[in-house]
Amino acid sequence: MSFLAEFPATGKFDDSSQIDAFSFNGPDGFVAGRGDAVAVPPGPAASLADRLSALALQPGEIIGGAMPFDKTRDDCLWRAGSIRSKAARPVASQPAPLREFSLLPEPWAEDYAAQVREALGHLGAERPDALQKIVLARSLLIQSPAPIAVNALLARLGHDPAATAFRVRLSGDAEGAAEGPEMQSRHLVGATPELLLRKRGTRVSSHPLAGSARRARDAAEDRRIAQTLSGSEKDRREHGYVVDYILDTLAPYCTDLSAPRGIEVTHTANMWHLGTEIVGTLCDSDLPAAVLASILHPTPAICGVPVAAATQLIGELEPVPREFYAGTVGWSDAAGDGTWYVAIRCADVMGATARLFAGAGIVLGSDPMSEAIETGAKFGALLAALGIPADAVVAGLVQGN
Ligand SMILES: C=C(O[C@H]1C=CC=C(C(=O)O)[C@@H]1O)C(=O)O
Repeated sequence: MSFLAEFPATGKFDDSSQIDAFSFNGPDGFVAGRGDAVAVPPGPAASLADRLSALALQPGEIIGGAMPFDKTRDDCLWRAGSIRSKAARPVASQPAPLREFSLLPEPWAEDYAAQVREALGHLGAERPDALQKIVLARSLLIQSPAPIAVNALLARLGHDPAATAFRVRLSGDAEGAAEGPEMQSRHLVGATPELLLRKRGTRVSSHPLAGSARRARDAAEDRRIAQTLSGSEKDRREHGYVVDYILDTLAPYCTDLSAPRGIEVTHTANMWHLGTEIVGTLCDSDLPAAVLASILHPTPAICGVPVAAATQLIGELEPVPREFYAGTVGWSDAAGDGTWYVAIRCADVMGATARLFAGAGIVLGSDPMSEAIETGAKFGALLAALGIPADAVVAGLVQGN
């Protein structure tokens, strides 16, 4: 596939020489690590608590970055002076020249649907350890003729008020990025709508999403889609696995924990989702938000139930390793407060290449081709931010496009 797409070339928005190690901009305000960040010694989730306490963060310092989907692998965290504001930063919109991109789905929709069919064959067996839910992902490899300007991409992703636009430097440094395209850093960039864990003092919250439908341009049709999603037994079941998992996992750390409003319908610019706000009070306010997030990860919003069986089948069926997609991204300060998000609706960007990821929860009753369309629609936010039509991947799969 090849598209003519808008993208800024150089100048005001191609500010790769001033790249912070990480930044988050959305409903929770703006948080970034200053440019002179230093890497936290990498390691798996199991060693995170020890590595963080060895850092002895000072007031005004934060750690931030990304933990991978596979929590036995090394994370990518930075220690930095913090830049914070309670309100989200306004984002500029930029006119842009046209550029040509090539798009390669990994795998194509039909092959993804075949993988969903195979996963369905593993679901619902009567054994107690049998798979109940699995989230299967695919990716989309985008090649641009020119290096992708990360900050411009981030600014465009910041236009969805329901999502947190984020950027985490995965390798390289600001000096390297300034030297030229071949030296450009690797970044995870996205606009996630899903809060994994927010901690302030003893207060903790989470806002899992699972159960989705693609939005329509026509307002009446859009409302009808939301109502159908809200009443869908399959989607409520798919969602329930996530809520139960989070309640069960956080309960030992909390004196009270509840989901006061139950399941609600929520949306991003492109998607409807089922969401549930979970709130609680921690027994021990000293537990850093990053450690709590690593305990909670991976939830069935991106992995499955039970975790071990789902992780194994994901490894067998998905052709491209997830690495930091479907991990967690966020920050924690010296007091242990912080906010961590589920790393979805994101792309791994390096030089002129971006790999976008999208997954869908599969439970008994899931329809393979609908899940392929859903993953195609979930690429929409990143595609639009790159200047490619948001429905570029679903067009042709859906009647009427
Ligand atoms: C795994 C993704 O979405 C999760 C979050 C919301 C809804 C989901 C779903 O309906 O399948 C997924 O659980 C993704 O966007 O890559």
